Amino acid sequence: MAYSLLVMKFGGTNMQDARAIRHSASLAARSIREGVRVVVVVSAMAGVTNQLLQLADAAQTGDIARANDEIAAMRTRHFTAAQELGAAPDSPAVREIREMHETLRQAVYGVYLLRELTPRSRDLIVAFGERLSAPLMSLALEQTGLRARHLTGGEAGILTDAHFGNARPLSGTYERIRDRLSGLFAADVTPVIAGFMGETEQGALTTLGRGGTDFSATIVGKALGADEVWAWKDVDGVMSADPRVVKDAQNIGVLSYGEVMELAYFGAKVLHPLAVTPLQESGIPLRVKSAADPDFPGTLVQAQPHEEEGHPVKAVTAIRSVSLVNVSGAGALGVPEVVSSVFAAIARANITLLMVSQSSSMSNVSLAVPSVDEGRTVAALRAGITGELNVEVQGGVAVLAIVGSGMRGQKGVSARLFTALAAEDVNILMISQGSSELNISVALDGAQVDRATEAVHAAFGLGTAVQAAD
Ligand SMILES: Nc1ncnc2c1ncn2[C@@H]1O[C@H](COP(=O)(O)OP(=O)(O)O)[C@@H](O)[C@H]1O
Ligand SMILES: N[C@@H](CC(=O)OP(=O)(O)O)C(=O)O
Repeated sequence: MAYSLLVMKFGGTNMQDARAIRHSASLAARSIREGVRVVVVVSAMAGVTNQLLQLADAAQTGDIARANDEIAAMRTRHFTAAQELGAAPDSPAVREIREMHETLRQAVYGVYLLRELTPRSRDLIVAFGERLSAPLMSLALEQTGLRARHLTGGEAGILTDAHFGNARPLSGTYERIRDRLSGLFAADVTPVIAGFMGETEQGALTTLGRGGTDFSATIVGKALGADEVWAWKDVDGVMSADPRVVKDAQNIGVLSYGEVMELAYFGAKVLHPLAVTPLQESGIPLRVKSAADPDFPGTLVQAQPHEEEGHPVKAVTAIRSVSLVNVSGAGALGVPEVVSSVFAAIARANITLLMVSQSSSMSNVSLAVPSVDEGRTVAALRAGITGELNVEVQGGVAVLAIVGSGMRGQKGVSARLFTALAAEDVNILMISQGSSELNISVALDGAQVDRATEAVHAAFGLGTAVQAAD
């Protein structure tokens, strides 16, 4: 297909050092030279986002020496990359990188003085990863002879609500992005957008949640009516399981938006769970592509599911570090107001519910929540529920899910799942099947999750399922 406009997203691994950045730039340059307009969206260098989160925590607890050491190490890493990409020590790019590290240092010092790390200051600090890698990508593109200009998410027009740490785009963002980028295209300049972030109407920096650069790219893709959004990764595409867990995991040629969202929601780190949502209305496809093998078609994510006979299940995935919170009390939960107070308490505390099940006797509701939210869940329930209820917690759990639209109406899928788990002696703690029939999920002991994933992958023959994308 001849493309006229592509949005290309490069992840942390594709930005991890000068060599990787140069290669990523060459992938964008290849399309630009073929006459395609390309918008580049970049993540932080691999590991930098975690480092920023850790150094912000260190400052909050009073360990400013450790925070400053980390900033110094990070500065060396960015300077080295800039130098290897041909920037002179007194060049504007190096000056800009130096100034950004200085602003970062001041923001972190503020956290240390106040011993307070609000979601808003955490966002400001953590977004420096992407803000620092964008000038490196501009340098690499310029080295190939192209003109490039880097922008923060806010400068590129990404406007969000004020939900710091998990912000969502506002409807006005799309027109704003078009306005902000049109001048660059007219001047033949390739925009390089720092992913993962936006800004509120008041100009405060927000982030879109971990893995949010995929989301930035699709927001820009929708705004510009791109032909496709390409997410370049260190894997062949979306695989039938996490390749770090299942050695014979296979690339999936085609997935629907719904399937990929389900996979991402249930722990497949390969894409942000909301990444495809901006594309759904306009039907713009997303392609997950391998930077190591650019001619391989990767995974095409589109509106329509691609159903192959014999392969009702396309992938198996897992969320680790889950806790089960069991709310019980004879009779009490049969009363609708009590059940509603349980969910209202969870909603008020803004806790993600991974699974829910209610016993048919109505004396028990089990909730699966991320373990990091375990304490908050119990506190929210104790403060918010009416009636005499017991709240018990079981940590160290994982949720395993099988995903595929082909499951719809296919008999025997759950039987096969449960047989595979029983054969591995895995005890199932909770079961749920969405009415959309895109997934079946089970909670199990976290220590057994890798073994269970491999067994389920083998039971559905996923190690041999190969489909080619168009
Ligand atoms: N089903 C899956 N398919 C592909 N990769 C997966 C899957 N599940 C988990 N992963 C992991 O996701 C990683 C890619 O995601 P991530 O590192 O966030 O990408 P990037 O930083 O390049 O955007 C892979 O290295 C892989 O280990
Ligand atoms: N750097 C951010 C955003 C992101 O999308 O990164 P990556 O593309 O490397 O997953 C994070 O680690 O969450």
